[in-house]
Amino acid sequence: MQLISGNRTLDLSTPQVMGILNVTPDSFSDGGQFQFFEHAINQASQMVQQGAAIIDIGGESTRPGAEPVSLDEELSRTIPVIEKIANDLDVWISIDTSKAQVMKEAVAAGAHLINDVCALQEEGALEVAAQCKVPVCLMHMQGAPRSMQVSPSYEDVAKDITRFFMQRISACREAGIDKSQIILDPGFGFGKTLDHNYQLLQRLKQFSELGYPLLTGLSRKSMFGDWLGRTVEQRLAASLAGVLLCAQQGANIVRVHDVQETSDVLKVLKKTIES
Ligand SMILES: Nc1nc2[nH]c(S[C@@H](C(=O)O)c3ccccc3)nc2c(=O)[nH]1
Repeated sequence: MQLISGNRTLDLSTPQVMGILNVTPDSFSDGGQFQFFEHAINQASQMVQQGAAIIDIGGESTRPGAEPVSLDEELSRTIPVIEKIANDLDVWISIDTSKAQVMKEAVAAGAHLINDVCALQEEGALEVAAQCKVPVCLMHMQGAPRSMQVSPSYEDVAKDITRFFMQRISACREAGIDKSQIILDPGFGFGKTLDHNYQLLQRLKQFSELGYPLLTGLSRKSMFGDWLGRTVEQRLAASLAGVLLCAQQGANIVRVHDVQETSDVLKVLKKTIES
């Protein structure tokens, strides 16, 4: 299994690491536009050295209750960073956005993959993604970021998400997006209770057997904080446990903050499988 974007090929026969690069002001305490930009590039470069095959760039925090970010603000945060990384580093770049215009300009600036937590449901997103002809990650979310954690409920969380995937895949196929360009992601923490998240983790293999590359993002999430009583900075061990549980059930891409540690876990898993 592999992903193709332009002249790039990503081998998915072994799990790949997607490093998170948040270019939202709240993710840079030091402030200042220039420092902000330099810091982002340095972080990206470090993640590549540590084993990231993809750098995921997000200009809008999807924190529950977060203020929405304007189109211009999201563009001004992401596009210059994408251009610089595309110019300086040999790595896949994904744009973490739900806005059609941001997708369009990000791909024009050098992004190779669209990562949409809204699975191309926003106005114009499906059409733009089809025109871009790059792989797209369709993530499941129940509700919207501002309200998704109010009272998540499902008949059967795994079945409901699978039904959602089938609906979105049909919409993509009708829009002219090739099956080979679709990646699926159950969206840990997006409209799920603690138990829903762990049920999904337990049954993750079901999703990897749907015939599409599977991306998972558990890194430092509240499913660990709430269960363990740990702050965001204290969730590395749990996040690495999550990486291993996902990789052993067929996840092809793991979206993480801690690239070096995640790379080490995947190398140990690979060595074990090959011994
Ligand atoms: N495909 C894919 N994209 C993603 N973007 C994110 S933002 C998330 C975070 O903790 O990074 C987050 C959630 C809530 C607040 C802040 C940040 N999570 C995913 C994911 O799980 N899958």
